[in-house]
Formats: sequence, C-alpha cells, structure tokens
Amino acid sequence: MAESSKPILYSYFRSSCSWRVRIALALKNIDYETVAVNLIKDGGQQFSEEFQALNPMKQVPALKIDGITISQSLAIIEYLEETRPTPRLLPRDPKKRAQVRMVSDLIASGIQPLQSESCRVASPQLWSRSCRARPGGTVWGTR
Ligand SMILES: O=C(O)/C=C/C(=O)CC(=O)CC(=O)O
Repeated sequence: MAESSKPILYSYFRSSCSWRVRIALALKNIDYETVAVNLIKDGGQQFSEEFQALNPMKQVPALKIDGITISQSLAIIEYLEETRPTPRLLPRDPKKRAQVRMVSDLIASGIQPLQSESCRVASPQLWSRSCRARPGGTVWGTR
C-alpha cells in the first residue's frame, strides 16, 4: 500500500461509515489520500491479506494517520476532533455535545448496522426489510 505523510483513508463509496469520516475530514479541511476498498468486488477486497494486516476487523473506514491506523468511524472522528480541534465539530456546551453523541450513537449502533454490507451478506432478508422505505415514511427499523 502507498506510503505517504498525508493521512490515508481506506474507504468505499457506498459505505455510510466511510461517508461520515469523509465529511469530518472535509469539514476540518484535512488533506488526505483515499484508497478504495471495494466491499463487493473480488468477493470483498476488505478480506484481502493486505487489508486485514491493516484492519483485522476487515471493515472500512480505516484511517492511517500520525503513525497509527484507526477504524470505527466515530473513533476516527473523535481522534480528528482531539488532534485537530479547529474547526470544531462538537458543540462547546456539554448538553449539546451529549445530544450530538446521542444521535451519532443511535446511527452508528442502532440504524447503520442493519443496512451494512455485512448484514446484507449475513441476512439478505433482514437487510432488504430494514432498507425498504415504507409508505408511512419510516425507512429504518421496519417490523
Ligand atoms: O466505522 C464504523 O462506524 C462501522 C463500520 C462498519 O460496521 C463497517 C460497515 O458497515 C461498512 C459500511 O457498509 O458502511
């Protein structure tokens, strides 16, 4: 894999977790390089030995930065916020910060896993049910 002093984001264009990190990098004006990891092609490039050596969880996003590799979008974003604090992503007010974290955790732990590629592979039926928009307006969490 390419060596660079710029952060390197291992990412897939359809991955909503990767989107989160791309948005944070853009808001913070951080220059970085992207390595595409296609979760579908070749049976899933995240399963390659090369990528597993980088992220044993075999998931995107992963960000190589400051001599370490971080996975899990919220952990990456928190690291960016702590090491590159401006512009701020989190509000100064602890109550407002708690609300941001509440929504972030709800998405990352409650909603997103149901429409992830690994859920599609493990349970196509559950995946298609949870991803289907309903006439009543509910997209997620169909019963
Ligand atoms: O980075 C995270 O918050 C979580 C990552 C994953 O669970 C992998 C994944 O679902 C990739 C995707 O399809 O967005």
